[in-house]
Amino acid sequence: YNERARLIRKLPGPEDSFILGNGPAVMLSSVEVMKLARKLAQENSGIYRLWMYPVAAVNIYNPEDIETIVSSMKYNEKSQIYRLLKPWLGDGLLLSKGQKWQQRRKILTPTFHFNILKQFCEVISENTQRFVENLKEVSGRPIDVVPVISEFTLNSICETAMGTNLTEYDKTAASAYKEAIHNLGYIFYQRFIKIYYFFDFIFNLSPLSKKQDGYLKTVHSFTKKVIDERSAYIEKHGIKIPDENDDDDTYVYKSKKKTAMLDVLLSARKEGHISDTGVQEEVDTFMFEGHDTTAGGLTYCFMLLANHKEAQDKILEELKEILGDDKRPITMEDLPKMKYLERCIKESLRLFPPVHFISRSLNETVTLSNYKIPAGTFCHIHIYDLHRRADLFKNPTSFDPDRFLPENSVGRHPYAYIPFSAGPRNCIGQKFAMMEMKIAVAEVLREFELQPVTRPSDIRMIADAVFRNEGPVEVTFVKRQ
Ligand code: HEM
Repeated sequence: YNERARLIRKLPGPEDSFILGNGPAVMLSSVEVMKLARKLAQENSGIYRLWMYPVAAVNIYNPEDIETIVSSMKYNEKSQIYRLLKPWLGDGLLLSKGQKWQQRRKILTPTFHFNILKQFCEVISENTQRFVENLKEVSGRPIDVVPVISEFTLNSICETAMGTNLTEYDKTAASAYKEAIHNLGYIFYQRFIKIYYFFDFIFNLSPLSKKQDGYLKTVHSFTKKVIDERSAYIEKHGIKIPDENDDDDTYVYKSKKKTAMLDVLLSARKEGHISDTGVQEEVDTFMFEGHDTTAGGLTYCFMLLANHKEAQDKILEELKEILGDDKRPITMEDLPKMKYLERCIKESLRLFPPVHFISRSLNETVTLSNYKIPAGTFCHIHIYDLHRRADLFKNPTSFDPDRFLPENSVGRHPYAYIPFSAGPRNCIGQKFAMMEMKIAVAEVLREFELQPVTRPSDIRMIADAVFRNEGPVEVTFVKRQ
């Protein structure tokens, strides 16, 4: 009943109870809580409030308010929800704030420069060949694409950014790492919806906390091994840090070990700009953000293409125009020519955004949709609901890549489509992600026709840090003659 609460109360929102607010109403199963979020988005028109006990959250899914928040440095501090990821990712780029974030972003931004990505393209292409070979073994049978794709994207981020080839690695360690990440996501969600787990002193006494410790140990020892291995390699062979101004020939990663990001971090560590812990935090952040997100992007893209044969045919036609009958691998120069394929990927990121929800802590009062929102409020941005607004995307649930044709995008609000977020805290890896997804989809379609098993309407979103389906996402890959 204080001034802040009176302001929040002016916002539309579901009925709440005294002190508990909407807390009990969101204590639902992982699927039901997501359904509730979609229902609230349907019932409101771009903004609504929720009380999680005494904590107020403003939920937005309209481009104007999202622009106000994400385009400004004033509101770029992540909300308390991300605190739940802290034991895992520490002060890595995703979670850090203030000067630490600025300094780390400055160190890491050049590692995604075009010239460096160009070297990565070759590695990803080789990796895709292995992925395609694995798919040949299951050709003609429906398979759950989630595990095979996440293996591919984990291999790709490890080999490019970290210089570690997982195929030469202990396979059990890599799969234990992936499983631990999955389980950490589940614990993250439990702590999010069950208020008592939100408080460390209660959570630390729970059996879930013991489990989390075990998963963290698995994840951290895996990433530490990656760092130690690379450090030992550099100790022996020296290091050449790629410079964004270098021309292509000055740093050709023709050695077996190719990397950029981790080398840059290790070099910054040598110069005293980042500590051992700092390096580990960034490696944890990039290994997670760099593989689970692109895995989600590819999963739903394959599922949608399987359900839209006409789109597959058009992609193939485009590839034929670019590559002719040449069987050579795809290169960096080919990628900008794959315009239709790019639209298909964009459309699948619209319908199934791998990062469907982000959240900020409002440290200053802000006006959103003519409501004054007091400092101290959480601001949840629902990318999923934004992308499915009928006033921004005609027939929003239908798969229509051509809605991204320049002529069909005229007049669309620049913040209507933000799978990689936007503004100063946007995704640092978006070019890497688009490159990886384009290569993977193109190479797979050259070899296979995708046939539908899971339908878009079968997808039951579960609450997690990244978009996941309740069950498998199945596709049949049929080898082309
Ligand atoms: C389809 C793939 C991807 C999607 C949809 C995606 C989406 C996003 C989004 C929405 C954010 C903003 C998060 C927030 O505000 O809380 C973000 C941040 C971030 N992403 Fe990505 N991402 C993808 C791939 C990648 C890749 C491949 C990497 C690394 C190689 C990466 C690294 C990061 C990092 C480090 C941040 C934090 C940036 C900062 O706060 O300065 N992402 N991503």
